[in-house]
Amino acid sequence: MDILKVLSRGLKPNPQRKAQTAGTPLLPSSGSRPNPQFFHDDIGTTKSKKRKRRKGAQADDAADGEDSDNDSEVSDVDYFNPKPAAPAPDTTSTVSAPAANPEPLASKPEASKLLDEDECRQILRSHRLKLTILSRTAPPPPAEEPPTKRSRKGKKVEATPKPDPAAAGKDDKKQIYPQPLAAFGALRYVYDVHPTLAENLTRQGFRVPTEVQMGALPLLLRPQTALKKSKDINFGGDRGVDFLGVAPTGSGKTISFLIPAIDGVMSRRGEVKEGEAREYVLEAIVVAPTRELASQIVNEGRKLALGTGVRVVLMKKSLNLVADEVRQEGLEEDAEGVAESKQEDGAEQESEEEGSDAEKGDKKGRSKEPKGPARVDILVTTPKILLNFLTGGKPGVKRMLPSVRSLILDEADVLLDPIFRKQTLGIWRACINPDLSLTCWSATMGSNIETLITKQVEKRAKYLRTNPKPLVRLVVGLKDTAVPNITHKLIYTATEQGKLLALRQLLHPVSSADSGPPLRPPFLVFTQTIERAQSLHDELKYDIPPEAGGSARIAVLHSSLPDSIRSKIMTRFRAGDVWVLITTDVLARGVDFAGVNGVVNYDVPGSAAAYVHRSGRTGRAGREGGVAVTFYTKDDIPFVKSVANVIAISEKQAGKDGKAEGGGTVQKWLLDALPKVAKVDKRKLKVRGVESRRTGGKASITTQGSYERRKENNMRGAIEASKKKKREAKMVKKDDGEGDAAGSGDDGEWGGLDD
Ligand SMILES: Nc1ncnc2c1ncn2[C@@H]1O[C@H](COP(=O)(O)OP(=O)(O)OP(=O)(O)O)[C@@H](O)[C@H]1O
Repeated sequence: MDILKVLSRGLKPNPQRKAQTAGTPLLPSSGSRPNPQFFHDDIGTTKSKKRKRRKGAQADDAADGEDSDNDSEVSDVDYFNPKPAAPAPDTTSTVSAPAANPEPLASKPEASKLLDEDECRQILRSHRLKLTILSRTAPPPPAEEPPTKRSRKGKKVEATPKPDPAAAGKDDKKQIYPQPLAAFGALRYVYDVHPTLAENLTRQGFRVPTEVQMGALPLLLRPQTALKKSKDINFGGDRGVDFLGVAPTGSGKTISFLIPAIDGVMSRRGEVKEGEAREYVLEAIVVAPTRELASQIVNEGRKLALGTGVRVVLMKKSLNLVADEVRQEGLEEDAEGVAESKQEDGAEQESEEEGSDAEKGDKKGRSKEPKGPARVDILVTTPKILLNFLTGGKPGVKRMLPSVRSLILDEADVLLDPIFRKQTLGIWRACINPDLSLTCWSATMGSNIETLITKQVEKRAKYLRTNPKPLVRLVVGLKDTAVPNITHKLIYTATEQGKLLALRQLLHPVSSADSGPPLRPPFLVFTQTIERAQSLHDELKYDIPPEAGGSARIAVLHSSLPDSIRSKIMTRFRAGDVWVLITTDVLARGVDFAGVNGVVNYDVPGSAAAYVHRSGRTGRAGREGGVAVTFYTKDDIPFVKSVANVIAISEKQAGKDGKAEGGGTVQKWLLDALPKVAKVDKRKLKVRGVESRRTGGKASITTQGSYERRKENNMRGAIEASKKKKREAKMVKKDDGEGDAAGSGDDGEWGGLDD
């Protein structure tokens, strides 16, 4: 069986599905699985060209794959896609095709074939996967002679030399070529993953592993097998590796860490039999910066762990984890971490709120004392709530988690940024098991964060008097600051008011010549601060007419809102009830709404990484056709360069740069003309955003004073409610057979803004 064929499975579009779904908006969390792979260069070329997806395939993809069930949930009055609608020129809703008859997973003999190192090298290259050892300790020498197969080219293969202490530190960027995961079938047949876990993966419709899954899963599941045909056979031994995975947004990193975590629990617990009493030992902790992301990971984990008996649990204040209590020096440092979470918004705000939730609980008369030991195998948490548990026992005593063997940092660059660093390191320190594996994941990873991780791994090993595990870095795409599969637009407006107008034009169903086609719902709008998100919501709340769902179609989500409201809004957005979600950076990372068609950066993001993560909320799992629109005014000019650079790199990767037909979004002259920003200003922008939007007139977005806005919104709310009442009354009449069948009222198409 040709391995290339295995790797390019499931790419065929399905014309039937296209016909079913053309022109219908997507639900944010719907959609069949597209071909999730970003890259597939010709094998054999040294300098790789990006695999270009067929144009036709893209169009097919656009219409493909949405479940007809989901379609029925979309409102009859479709404001953004009024009926009868010509099939949209779909730059937006692209879901690439899972084959009508998806190819089966690789069969046993085919899946269990191990590739030799050359083949591994070629495939890894073809998918732009680069695996490098970062730790400064050279791998130990092989315990046995390397397999003879390595000399198939007739070259004499020498055993890996013993590490030279003097050379330690020089061998820190060695590239390795482990087995790539050719097909999910190999999980079961080669990597010995429990059949239930493998079946759960299939049941979710996953057919082809994404690049990050190809590169990470073998090494994380069974390093010895993954490196069996490699010179590095004994590297890592059976203790496994520490791991740093850098892969594009929406490329399936969650599964890449959840499968090994669940597998880890199952292998140690042995065969799980129906009805058998299970032992719950906290084995893995996943840390994520926001509760939205943490809840999402729990959901994903539970889907994968269905029927396995593995319990994936979201951390709560009342959860009583099994921990060792240790009197320890250095507690102040962690306590400091708890206090140090005063940030303006976004992920950082999480910690404060957890405190307030707890207080709310206490006021309701719930016991402050945690109850009975929690039955948890895999814990998913935001940093502060877990650190509170670790430091919140008796004074001077810290809780340790010796049973934890896997610590997973999702969005590791944020978790190890100064904002969260002390909290995250506090958790890491509490995981005292000498066999602990650390895995860190993000679409963006600065070299400073990599260095920090490397040093911490070594420091920790010294402290615990163990040998550090090899730290392996996997980079997918070779550039970590790109979102290549979506369209990027940069729109300049002279004033803040101009931005509002431009956004309204994007929202408006009738496209104007200069704004291009309107964005198709659902989409996300990002602002710099909570105040701006709230006031933008107040401003736009009634822009969608009652006939199309009215104010319920636009929502705002930020970290000042209570938990319950946040989760309700997430549910409504996922269900397709909310079409436009205005938010802050709290939703910029990790959150997966598969069908989001666009992202609007109403305020310029604070860094290149923030742009990557925000834009990456569209174009998930390789879907093409997502759009990221970024507005900027003259206040933003000093900061646009980093965004423009990401756009230029993304377009270059997609073959759409300035030299290509039609040119790119960012012309070279513009890039050259944009001013360079000093490091200190970059840092300030990252933490505070554009200063002029924090206070004074520009802090909120409004065309009126707040009193007038309130008055007007009250009035519009009343009108909307009365129209709704009338419509409902009419429906009742119709149902009773008394109404006019032709329906002469205001149902149907929308006639314009209700000013
Ligand atoms: N092999 C696969 N085939 C198809 N879809 C997949 C596959 N693996 C993951 N997905 C889907 O891709 C989407 C994105 O996955 P995930 O949220 O894990 O991305 P991510 O890499 O963590 O992104 P981010 O960096 O934004 O957090 C999810 O909807 C997931 O179900």
